[in-house]
Amino acid sequence: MSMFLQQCPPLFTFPSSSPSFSAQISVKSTVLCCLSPSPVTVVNGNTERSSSERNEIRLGLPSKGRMAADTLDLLKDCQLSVRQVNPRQYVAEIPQLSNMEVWFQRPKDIVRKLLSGDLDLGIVGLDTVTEYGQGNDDLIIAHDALEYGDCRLSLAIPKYGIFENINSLKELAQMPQWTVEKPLRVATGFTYLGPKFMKENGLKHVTFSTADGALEAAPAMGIADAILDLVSSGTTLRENNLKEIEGGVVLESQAVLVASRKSLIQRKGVLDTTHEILERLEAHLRAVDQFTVCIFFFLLL
Ligand SMILES: Nc1ncnc2c1ncn2[C@@H]1O[C@H](COP(=O)(O)OP(=O)(O)OP(=O)(O)O)[C@@H](O)[C@H]1O
Ligand SMILES: O=P(O)(O)OC[C@H]1O[C@H](OP(=O)(O)OP(=O)(O)O)[C@H](O)[C@@H]1O
Repeated sequence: MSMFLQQCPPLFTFPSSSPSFSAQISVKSTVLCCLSPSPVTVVNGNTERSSSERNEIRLGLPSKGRMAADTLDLLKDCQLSVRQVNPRQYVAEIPQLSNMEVWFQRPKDIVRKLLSGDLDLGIVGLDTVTEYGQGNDDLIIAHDALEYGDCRLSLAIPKYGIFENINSLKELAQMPQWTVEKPLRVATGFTYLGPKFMKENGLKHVTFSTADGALEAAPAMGIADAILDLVSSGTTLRENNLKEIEGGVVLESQAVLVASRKSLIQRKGVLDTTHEILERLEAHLRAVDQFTVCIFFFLLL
């Protein structure tokens, strides 16, 4: 079960293997720009009207990238057809769910918009929820195992040089090289989870740099000593002479259904719609699992 569910005391409970919900308040993140003569406030959406003014239930789905096609496939398998009027538009409907509006967004923006109250539900990777949700308990993992998008957020170091005989986080932490003047340099896109993980694991002398991709190049370029990035097959690490280490996995991730706790409690119909989606997901995923077990036994015979 997800860390969010473990943290939150349940108020509402769904039947079957699914989730529990409880109440609280959402936080709108605000960035103040200090260079401008009069400060500019940047909010993550919802500037025109209060989110409580709308009546539709909004579901955010990944607009492109790895998760997009698999998410639509899963919904289709649950007999939920996502109908886009125009492929260039970011809005769609699911006729089987009344009052449902689908919005296609980048995964990190789905999380931001759940927090700002501009979305009620979303499907993204657990890594994205954890990184961009930053522990905000308005985010509830309604289903924590949609069985695609599997990967792990993992620390990796070079196989060569001073790291040749280092195979665990403990050994990495005990290397005498890391000092206040010369800290361990980690390249990552996970600037919330990275520092949190290092602190929790007692690594004191660490600095972080960030980039939007191709992080595996950073050690060979001399920019970083280690990287913290998503790994699935491990091919990219191997091809770049990097290795994972024992104790270096920050998070195991797969696609999840996330809900805004505030929406579940305050917005009419969200709880029922979530329940309906969960029942369809469970029915489909149980059928897939049973099919997989049958195939397994068939292969054993
Ligand atoms: N090998 C992998 N590498 C990266 N992400 C993976 C991998 N396998 C599964 N995923 C999942 O896919 C998601 C990445 O999807 P995608 O590349 O579309 O988005 P993104 O990189 O977060 O978006 P953006 O381009 O806006 O930064 C990850 O958050 C993770 O949940
Ligand atoms: O373990 P693997 O199966 O090799 O997958 C891991 C790689 O995939 C992702 O990068 P992506 O392909 O999204 O490109 P990016 O580096 O530009 O983000 C991730 O950031 C790793 O680099």
